[in-house]
Amino acid sequence: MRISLVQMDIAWGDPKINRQRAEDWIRRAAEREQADVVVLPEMWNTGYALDRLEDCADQGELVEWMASTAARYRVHLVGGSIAEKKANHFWNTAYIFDRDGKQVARYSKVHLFRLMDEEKYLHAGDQRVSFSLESHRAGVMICYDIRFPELARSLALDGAEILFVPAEWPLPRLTHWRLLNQARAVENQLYLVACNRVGVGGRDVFGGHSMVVDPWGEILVEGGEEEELLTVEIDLAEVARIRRKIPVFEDRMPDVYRSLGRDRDGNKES
Ligand SMILES: O=C(O)CCC(=O)C(=O)O
Repeated sequence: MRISLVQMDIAWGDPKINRQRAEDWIRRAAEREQADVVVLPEMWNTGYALDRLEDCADQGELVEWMASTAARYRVHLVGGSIAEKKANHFWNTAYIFDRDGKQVARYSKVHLFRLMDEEKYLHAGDQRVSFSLESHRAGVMICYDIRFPELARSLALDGAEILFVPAEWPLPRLTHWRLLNQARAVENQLYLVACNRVGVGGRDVFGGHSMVVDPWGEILVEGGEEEELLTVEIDLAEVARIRRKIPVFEDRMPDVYRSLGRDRDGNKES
């Protein structure tokens, strides 16, 4: 499976420009890189222009455009996430389409990132989402979600062999980004495909370093801090091989993890 990550810059609050940029990258990924799967970053339609969402959040048009673009270029499109307005609220939502342009998943970010005021403007999703990708199972998380091992683990337990992570991860916490992506891949023995943006948005500089990590924790490809298209071929048979070698999923002790902790006085928490 050939995967292309679109490590793009994002124009602040300007979906029209961003859509044109995204299309250019998707075309290149499909035609030049022969990608099977193309991945976009988080909130690629608007960036973090949260105080302008009333003017620029998607109301369905971009979802249709992603569907027709996936079909036109015959790629699976992990359409990063977009800022959207639905049911009178704003959401940070990932959409995924197959090669025929059929929508196969929709995931709204569950963990909103307070350091960037997301909780002031956005509604949080309340469900994890996995989907089928050719004959495999895949999951999706968005940016800050990678700090929550429980979410990645539950997707792995749902059968995910590959996790997609669209992101707008700031440069100052690049060390966390690299560590967390590798940790989620190693502990769950799956491919982690993380697509970050680059450039400046508001007060933040975004770090790039999009990457694909294999189930052994090796970084197969990693971007720099400029715009680029990263393409890599992955072999999903590796997932089963690694899981046979170190049978983490068979060795789990869920009863122990479920047992209650103790409070500060040493009493069992109820
Ligand atoms: O967790 C972090 O440090 C970055 C998270 C973030 O930027 C986001 O979720 O948009």
